[in-house]
Amino acid sequence: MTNQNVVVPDTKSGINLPMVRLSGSSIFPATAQKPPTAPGTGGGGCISLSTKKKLLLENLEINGGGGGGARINSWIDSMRASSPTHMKSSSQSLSEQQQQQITLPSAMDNFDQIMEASRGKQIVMFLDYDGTLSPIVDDPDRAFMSKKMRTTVRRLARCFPTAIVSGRCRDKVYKFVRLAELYYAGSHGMDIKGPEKGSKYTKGTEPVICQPASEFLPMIDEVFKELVAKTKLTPGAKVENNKFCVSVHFRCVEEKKWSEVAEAVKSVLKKYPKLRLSQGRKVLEIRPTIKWDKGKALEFLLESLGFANCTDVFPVYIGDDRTDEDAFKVLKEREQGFGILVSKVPKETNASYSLQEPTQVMDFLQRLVDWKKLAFQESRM
Ligand SMILES: O=P(O)(O)OC[C@H]1O[C@H](O[C@H]2O[C@H](CO)[C@@H](O)[C@H](O)[C@H]2O)[C@H](O)[C@@H](O)[C@@H]1O
Repeated sequence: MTNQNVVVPDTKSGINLPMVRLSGSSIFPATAQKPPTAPGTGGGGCISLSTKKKLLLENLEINGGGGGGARINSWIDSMRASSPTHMKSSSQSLSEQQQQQITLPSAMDNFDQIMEASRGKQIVMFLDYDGTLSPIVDDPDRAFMSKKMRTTVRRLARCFPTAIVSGRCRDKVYKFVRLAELYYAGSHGMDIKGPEKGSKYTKGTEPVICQPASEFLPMIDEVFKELVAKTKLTPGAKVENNKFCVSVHFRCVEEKKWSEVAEAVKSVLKKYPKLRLSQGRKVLEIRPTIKWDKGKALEFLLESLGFANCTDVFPVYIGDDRTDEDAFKVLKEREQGFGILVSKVPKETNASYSLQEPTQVMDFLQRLVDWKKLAFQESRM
């Protein structure tokens, strides 16, 4: 098998780090995507990378089989790049990086325009969890969403079919959200389940279930244990079992010890060519090489809801992470609905609009609810 371990650097920092295509079969597409045109702006929401950055990213290729110090340094660079406090550690200055990016139009400021585009169509809502519904915190086990946010999401789900799509294990994200009426796609979409007792949007009584990576369960379990053992002497390192993937957090690890985390992950990946690496917000994530991601989960859910080949559906996906780009891209390709990126800084993205932070996401969701109620009242007049 050709090497399939891939670094998918996150862009939380505002630095545009794309997914990397490796030799042989590629799991994720490379970044050579056409810059999207942001609705109503006439301008792009996404711009291409500088050659310099591309070269840096090519160096991030990880083959799991050696590479020594130079490769680990690439890992560390990539880990630094996912930290806003280290934006200047890349080969470009912050201003240079920002000059290359275009700020997306605000979903709040363009609310009417979005609603106009959805006219006559069924809105379906897809929400990422961490960084979208809950603020980013040091301890992943304490990433609670506010009561107010829960109430808003509950109201939203009464108006539109709503799914939570998260990198977390589905059970865990359910414990945070605690709304039985939603669809949940955990493990970056590899573990999907519909509402227990069906919902007004589904016909059957049996919940929708999809676990395309089930054969990887024993392997992921093994990898989780190995990573716990390998990182136990690194203060602050935390390994999270997300069922079909594993997260190795370094948010609370001193920067000079990041190489220990990278080495641990690298040495484990080397043994498992059927697993690959992606990178999020101060987290290294190990997942199966199957061609399944949040974009596929979105398509699966649309199909489950009976909208597979419909033109009158309007999916809205809100997310903040590099892994959410797979879903944004699907929407762009389908030319249906919009992706909304949660970010305070400009980033390379396939989303069409942006919201700044989870509190603004909440305001946007509430506005959608109010809009729906008004539209309903007007239809009865
Ligand atoms: O797809 P998401 O719902 O956004 O999940 C992505 C990862 O989110 C969590 O980690 C991130 O949030 C933590 C809590 O705020 C933070 O401490 C961490 O640094 C972030 O990377 C979650 O713990 C991961 O398992 C998810 O994959």
